[in-house]
Amino acid sequence: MQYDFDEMIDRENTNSVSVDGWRARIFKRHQHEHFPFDDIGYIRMWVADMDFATPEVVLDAIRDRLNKRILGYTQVYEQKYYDVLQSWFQRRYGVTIDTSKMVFSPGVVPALKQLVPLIMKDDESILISTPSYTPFKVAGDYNQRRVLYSALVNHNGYYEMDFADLEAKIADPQNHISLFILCNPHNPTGRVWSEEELTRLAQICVKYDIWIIADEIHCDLLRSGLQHHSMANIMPDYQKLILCTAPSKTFNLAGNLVSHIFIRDSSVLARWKNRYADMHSPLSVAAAQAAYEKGEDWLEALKRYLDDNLAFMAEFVQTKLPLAKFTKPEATYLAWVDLTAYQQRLGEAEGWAFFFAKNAGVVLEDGPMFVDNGQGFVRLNIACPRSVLGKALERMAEALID
Ligand SMILES: Cc1ncc(COP(=O)(O)O)c(C/N=C2\CONC2=O)c1O
Repeated sequence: MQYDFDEMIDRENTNSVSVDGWRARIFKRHQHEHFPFDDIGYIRMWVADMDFATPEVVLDAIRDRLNKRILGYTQVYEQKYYDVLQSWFQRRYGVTIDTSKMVFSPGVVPALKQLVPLIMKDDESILISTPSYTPFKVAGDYNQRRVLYSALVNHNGYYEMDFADLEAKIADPQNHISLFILCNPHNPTGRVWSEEELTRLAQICVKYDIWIIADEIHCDLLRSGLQHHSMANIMPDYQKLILCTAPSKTFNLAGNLVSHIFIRDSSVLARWKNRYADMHSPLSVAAAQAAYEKGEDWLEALKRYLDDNLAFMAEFVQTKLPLAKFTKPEATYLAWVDLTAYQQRLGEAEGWAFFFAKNAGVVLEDGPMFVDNGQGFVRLNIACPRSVLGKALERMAEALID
């Protein structure tokens, strides 16, 4: 089947965070200022949802559910939902999910905030790899837990965990680290961790008896030919493993607010169920099931389109932004680009995000927005029609080079 990822879809007047939320979220104290591109228009490459239509099979499932005309209180009773989920993860990743250990959350980010107090004492700390998706740090801040960082090592665009540093920090009794939040695949560097890397990390966590929350939300969005290794298979019997996944990144369903959290420890699972609501939108349940049941063909076509967008971007950077360093990510639709060599262009601008919004009309996120270890970088969401990507890159090059 053919899918049109080149289609331009108007997201104005849809209460879209991507369209209407960037001034307040990125440029807080500048949000009421006039920006030079206000009359021309911005190209949005910041928050991680896609400018592609949600798969038609998902939209059809929502329409079908609407046609049942009563949208009452909803929980997931039908075994078909669980069967579809089990089939997806078994077929694609060799993971046998235990749906008796599964709870729903409106998002992985709220789940992180809700899990921390269930598994950590007040004086214990969280360890994250940096650069990091900021909500990993927020999950600690929100719960008044210290958050410590272990910097990923950048080997010319290929990031690796520093296991000596990880172990030293976890082993240090002063740190009281009891939780490591793993991003697998990694946002923003795009790494797909190997079995060896994940096994080494698992050995350290087991050795010091700490919790791991494995956030695998990007697991379906790998470059063609690469394989996701789930922590569920690396640590098949570890009770202190919690796995987070969702259809939201994969099928452009971030607004659907359905995520699946797998909690092996029965006491934590019971406390989650006692504390947190388990009602859902009937439309969201229908959408999530249809995505995993009928969305695979669309996903494989999406992956090919994203592969080609990244190849296009790599070619552009090599020829028109020669001082930039860009390595195609192994996963996600997020391009992590080192612009350090253009630093002198920044002048008075307050970082690259401000510079490109003002001088290129491109809304992106920059390194300091990823907790630490990201200075000089920008992150571009390239899940958009190729014509839009090309226009954004042209504007950025013009702002940098002119
Ligand atoms: C690693 C990771 N976990 C969780 C989420 C969000 O999960 P949710 O709460 O939506 O279920 C994201 C989305 N990443 C985003 C969203 O916008 N910018 C990003 O980098 C993510 O990258």
